[in-house]
Amino acid sequence: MFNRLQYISQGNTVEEQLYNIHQALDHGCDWIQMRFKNATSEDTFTLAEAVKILCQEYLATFIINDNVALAQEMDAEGIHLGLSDMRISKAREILGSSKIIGGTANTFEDIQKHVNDGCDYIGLGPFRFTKTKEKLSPILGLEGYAELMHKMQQAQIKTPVYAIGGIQTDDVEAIIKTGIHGIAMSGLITESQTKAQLITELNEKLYGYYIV
Ligand SMILES: Cc1ncc(COP(=O)(O)OP(=O)(O)O)c(N)n1
Ligand SMILES: Cc1nc(C(=O)O)sc1CCOP(=O)(O)O
Ligand SMILES: [Mg+2]
Repeated sequence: MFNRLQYISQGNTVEEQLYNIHQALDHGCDWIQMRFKNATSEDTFTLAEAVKILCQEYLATFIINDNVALAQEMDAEGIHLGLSDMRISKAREILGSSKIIGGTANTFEDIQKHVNDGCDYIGLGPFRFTKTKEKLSPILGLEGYAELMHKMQQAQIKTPVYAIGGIQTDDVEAIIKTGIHGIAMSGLITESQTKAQLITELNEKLYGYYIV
Protein backbone atom coordinates (compact mmCIF):
# COMPACT_ATOMS: atom_id res chain seq x y z
CA MET A 1 0.00 0.00 0.00
CA PHE A 2 1.38 3.42 -0.93
CA ASN A 3 1.94 5.88 1.88
CA ARG A 4 -0.51 8.72 2.18
CA LEU A 5 1.62 11.86 2.03
CA GLN A 6 3.63 12.92 -1.00
CA TYR A 7 5.93 15.94 -1.01
CA ILE A 8 6.14 17.57 -4.44
CA SER A 9 9.45 19.42 -4.51
CA GLN A 10 9.91 23.14 -5.06
CA GLY A 11 12.84 25.46 -5.70
CA ASN A 12 14.27 27.50 -8.56
CA THR A 13 17.82 26.18 -8.28
CA VAL A 14 19.43 22.82 -7.59
CA GLU A 15 20.46 24.12 -4.16
CA GLU A 16 16.95 25.34 -3.25
CA GLN A 17 15.41 22.08 -4.42
CA LEU A 18 17.90 19.99 -2.47
CA TYR A 19 17.42 22.06 0.66
CA ASN A 20 13.63 21.74 0.47
CA ILE A 21 13.75 18.01 -0.21
CA HIS A 22 16.25 17.42 2.59
CA GLN A 23 14.05 19.37 4.99
CA ALA A 24 10.97 17.38 4.01
CA LEU A 25 12.82 14.09 4.49
CA ASP A 26 14.33 15.21 7.78
CA HIS A 27 10.90 16.10 9.12
CA GLY A 28 9.14 12.88 8.21
CA CYS A 29 8.13 12.83 4.52
CA ASP A 30 8.91 9.49 2.99
CA TRP A 31 7.64 10.04 -0.56
CA ILE A 32 9.35 12.65 -2.70
CA GLN A 33 8.29 13.65 -6.18
CA MET A 34 11.12 15.65 -7.75
CA ARG A 35 9.40 18.44 -9.70
CA PHE A 36 11.93 20.86 -11.19
CA LYS A 37 10.28 22.94 -13.89
CA ASN A 38 12.15 25.08 -16.44
CA ALA A 39 15.54 23.71 -15.42
CA THR A 40 18.36 22.76 -17.78
CA SER A 41 18.85 19.06 -18.41
CA GLU A 42 22.25 19.31 -16.73
CA ASP A 43 20.78 20.80 -13.53
CA THR A 44 17.91 18.31 -13.59
CA PHE A 45 20.36 15.42 -13.84
CA THR A 46 22.56 16.83 -11.06
CA LEU A 47 19.54 17.22 -8.80
CA ALA A 48 18.20 13.77 -9.61
CA GLU A 49 21.51 12.13 -8.70
CA ALA A 50 21.57 13.90 -5.35
CA VAL A 51 17.89 13.23 -4.59
CA LYS A 52 18.31 9.57 -5.37
CA ILE A 53 21.09 9.30 -2.78
CA LEU A 54 19.08 11.27 -0.20
CA CYS A 55 15.98 9.14 -0.71
CA GLN A 56 18.04 5.97 -0.33
CA GLU A 57 19.50 7.33 2.90
CA TYR A 58 16.04 8.16 4.29
CA LEU A 59 14.38 5.01 2.85
CA ALA A 60 11.99 7.29 0.98
CA THR A 61 10.21 6.66 -2.32
CA PHE A 62 11.76 8.67 -5.17
CA ILE A 63 9.41 9.65 -7.99
CA ILE A 64 10.40 11.90 -10.90
CA ASN A 65 7.97 14.33 -12.49
CA ASP A 66 7.48 14.33 -16.30
CA ASN A 67 10.83 12.88 -17.46
CA VAL A 68 10.54 9.15 -18.21
CA ALA A 69 14.06 8.89 -19.67
CA LEU A 70 15.53 10.39 -16.50
CA ALA A 71 13.47 8.07 -14.29
CA GLN A 72 14.85 5.15 -16.27
CA GLU A 73 18.43 6.42 -16.15
CA MET A 74 18.22 7.07 -12.40
CA ASP A 75 16.40 3.82 -11.71
CA ALA A 76 13.95 5.93 -9.68
CA GLU A 77 11.00 4.15 -8.07
CA GLY A 78 8.62 5.84 -10.45
CA ILE A 79 7.34 8.67 -12.57
CA HIS A 80 4.41 11.10 -12.43
CA LEU A 81 2.81 11.99 -15.76
CA GLY A 82 0.22 14.64 -16.51
CA LEU A 83 -2.37 14.94 -19.22
CA SER A 84 0.11 16.51 -21.64
CA ASP A 85 3.08 14.29 -20.74
CA MET A 86 3.97 10.88 -22.17
CA ARG A 87 1.05 8.49 -22.20
CA ILE A 88 1.11 6.05 -19.29
CA SER A 89 0.91 2.94 -21.50
CA LYS A 90 4.07 4.11 -23.31
CA ALA A 91 5.87 4.86 -20.03
CA ARG A 92 4.90 1.40 -18.79
CA GLU A 93 6.48 -0.17 -21.88
CA ILE A 94 9.69 1.74 -21.18
CA LEU A 95 9.86 1.36 -17.39
CA GLY A 96 8.33 -2.07 -16.91
CA SER A 97 5.89 -3.42 -14.37
CA SER A 98 7.99 -2.88 -11.24
CA LYS A 99 7.98 0.93 -11.41
CA ILE A 100 5.33 3.20 -9.94
CA ILE A 101 3.50 5.28 -12.53
CA GLY A 102 1.14 8.05 -11.43
CA GLY A 103 -1.16 10.04 -13.67
CA THR A 104 -2.91 13.38 -13.26
CA ALA A 105 -6.67 13.46 -13.63
CA ASN A 106 -9.32 16.14 -13.49
CA THR A 107 -12.32 14.20 -14.83
CA PHE A 108 -13.71 10.67 -14.65
CA GLU A 109 -12.64 10.15 -18.27
CA ASP A 110 -9.03 11.00 -17.32
CA ILE A 111 -9.21 8.47 -14.49
CA GLN A 112 -10.58 5.74 -16.76
CA LYS A 113 -7.91 6.41 -19.39
CA HIS A 114 -5.04 6.23 -16.88
CA VAL A 115 -6.44 3.12 -15.21
CA ASN A 116 -6.85 1.39 -18.57
CA ASP A 117 -3.29 2.40 -19.41
CA GLY A 118 -2.02 0.72 -16.24
CA CYS A 119 -1.31 3.55 -13.80
CA ASP A 120 -0.58 2.76 -10.14
CA TYR A 121 -2.09 5.89 -8.63
CA ILE A 122 -4.02 8.98 -9.66
CA GLY A 123 -3.20 12.58 -8.72
CA LEU A 124 -6.60 14.28 -8.75
CA GLY A 125 -6.70 18.03 -8.84
CA PRO A 126 -6.76 20.82 -8.35
CA PHE A 127 -8.59 20.78 -5.03
CA ARG A 128 -8.48 24.59 -4.98
CA PHE A 129 -6.54 27.40 -6.63
CA THR A 130 -2.79 27.25 -6.15
CA LYS A 131 0.09 29.39 -7.34
CA THR A 132 2.39 26.35 -7.47
CA LYS A 133 1.20 25.19 -10.90
CA GLU A 134 0.44 27.23 -13.98
CA LYS A 135 -2.48 26.44 -16.30
CA LEU A 136 -4.61 24.71 -13.71
CA SER A 137 -7.50 22.49 -14.75
CA PRO A 138 -10.97 23.40 -13.39
CA ILE A 139 -11.10 23.40 -9.59
CA LEU A 140 -12.76 20.28 -8.18
CA GLY A 141 -13.32 21.13 -4.51
CA LEU A 142 -14.82 18.65 -2.07
CA GLU A 143 -17.95 18.19 -4.17
CA GLY A 144 -15.92 17.31 -7.25
CA TYR A 145 -13.89 14.80 -5.26
CA ALA A 146 -16.98 13.21 -3.73
CA GLU A 147 -18.61 12.87 -7.16
CA LEU A 148 -15.52 11.37 -8.82
CA MET A 149 -14.84 8.98 -5.94
CA HIS A 150 -18.46 7.84 -6.12
CA LYS A 151 -18.11 7.19 -9.85
CA MET A 152 -14.91 5.22 -9.23
CA GLN A 153 -16.68 3.13 -6.60
CA GLN A 154 -19.55 2.41 -8.99
CA ALA A 155 -17.07 1.40 -11.67
CA GLN A 156 -15.16 -0.72 -9.11
CA ILE A 157 -11.94 1.18 -9.73
CA LYS A 158 -9.73 0.73 -6.68
CA THR A 159 -6.64 2.66 -7.84
CA PRO A 160 -5.40 4.91 -4.99
CA VAL A 161 -6.15 8.59 -5.49
CA TYR A 162 -4.13 11.51 -4.15
CA ALA A 163 -5.72 14.93 -3.76
CA ILE A 164 -3.54 17.81 -4.94
CA GLY A 165 -3.67 21.57 -5.30
CA GLY A 166 -3.78 24.21 -2.58
CA ILE A 167 -4.43 21.72 0.22
CA GLN A 168 -4.19 23.02 3.80
CA THR A 169 -4.10 20.99 7.03
CA ASP A 170 -7.74 21.67 7.85
CA ASP A 171 -8.85 20.23 4.49
CA VAL A 172 -7.39 16.78 5.06
CA GLU A 173 -10.11 15.09 7.13
CA ALA A 174 -12.92 16.06 4.76
CA ILE A 175 -10.84 15.03 1.73
CA ILE A 176 -10.09 11.60 3.22
CA LYS A 177 -13.78 11.10 4.02
CA THR A 178 -14.53 11.17 0.28
CA GLY A 179 -12.51 7.95 -0.09
CA ILE A 180 -9.32 9.62 -1.28
CA HIS A 181 -6.21 7.66 -0.29
CA GLY A 182 -3.74 10.46 0.36
CA ILE A 183 -2.56 13.97 -0.40
CA ALA A 184 0.24 15.48 -2.47
CA MET A 185 1.55 18.87 -1.39
CA SER A 186 4.18 21.43 -2.17
CA GLY A 187 3.62 24.91 -0.81
CA LEU A 188 2.39 24.15 2.69
CA ILE A 189 5.36 21.89 3.47
CA THR A 190 7.98 24.03 1.71
CA GLU A 191 6.90 27.20 3.49
CA SER A 192 6.26 25.75 6.93
CA GLN A 193 8.55 26.94 9.72
CA THR A 194 7.38 24.06 11.91
CA LYS A 195 7.69 21.14 9.51
CA ALA A 196 7.97 18.34 12.08
CA GLN A 197 4.74 19.50 13.73
CA LEU A 198 3.01 19.97 10.37
CA ILE A 199 3.99 16.57 8.99
CA THR A 200 3.05 14.80 12.23
CA GLU A 201 -0.33 16.53 12.17
CA LEU A 202 -0.88 15.65 8.50
CA ASN A 203 0.03 12.02 9.15
CA GLU A 204 -2.29 11.86 12.18
CA LYS A 205 -5.13 13.07 10.01
CA LEU A 206 -4.18 10.81 7.11
CA TYR A 207 -3.69 7.63 9.12
CA GLY A 208 -6.02 8.34 12.00
CA TYR A 209 -3.47 7.51 14.68
CA TYR A 210 -0.34 9.01 16.15
CA ILE A 211 2.86 8.44 14.17
CA VAL A 212 6.25 9.31 15.67
C1 LIG B 1 0.55 13.58 -7.40
C2 LIG B 1 0.53 14.54 -8.53
N1 LIG B 1 -0.65 14.84 -9.09
C3 LIG B 1 -0.70 15.72 -10.11
C4 LIG B 1 0.44 16.31 -10.59
C5 LIG B 1 0.42 17.27 -11.76
O1 LIG B 1 1.10 16.71 -12.89
P1 LIG B 1 1.02 17.48 -14.28
O2 LIG B 1 -0.40 17.68 -14.60
O3 LIG B 1 1.86 16.79 -15.26
O4 LIG B 1 1.65 18.89 -13.97
P2 LIG B 1 3.16 19.18 -13.61
O5 LIG B 1 3.41 18.71 -12.22
O6 LIG B 1 4.02 18.47 -14.59
O7 LIG B 1 3.26 20.66 -13.72
C6 LIG B 1 1.65 15.97 -9.97
N2 LIG B 1 2.82 16.49 -10.38
N3 LIG B 1 1.67 15.08 -8.95
C1 LIG C 1 1.80 20.05 -9.16
C2 LIG C 1 0.35 20.31 -9.06
N1 LIG C 1 -0.56 19.67 -9.86
C3 LIG C 1 -1.80 20.08 -9.63
C4 LIG C 1 -2.97 19.59 -10.38
O1 LIG C 1 -4.08 20.05 -10.11
O2 LIG C 1 -2.77 18.74 -11.23
S1 LIG C 1 -1.92 21.24 -8.43
C5 LIG C 1 -0.24 21.20 -8.20
C6 LIG C 1 0.46 22.05 -7.20
C7 LIG C 1 0.49 21.44 -5.82
O3 LIG C 1 1.19 22.28 -4.99
P1 LIG C 1 0.51 23.04 -3.75
O4 LIG C 1 0.36 22.05 -2.67
O5 LIG C 1 1.56 24.09 -3.39
O6 LIG C 1 -0.74 23.67 -4.21
MG1 LIG D 1 3.71 16.90 -15.92
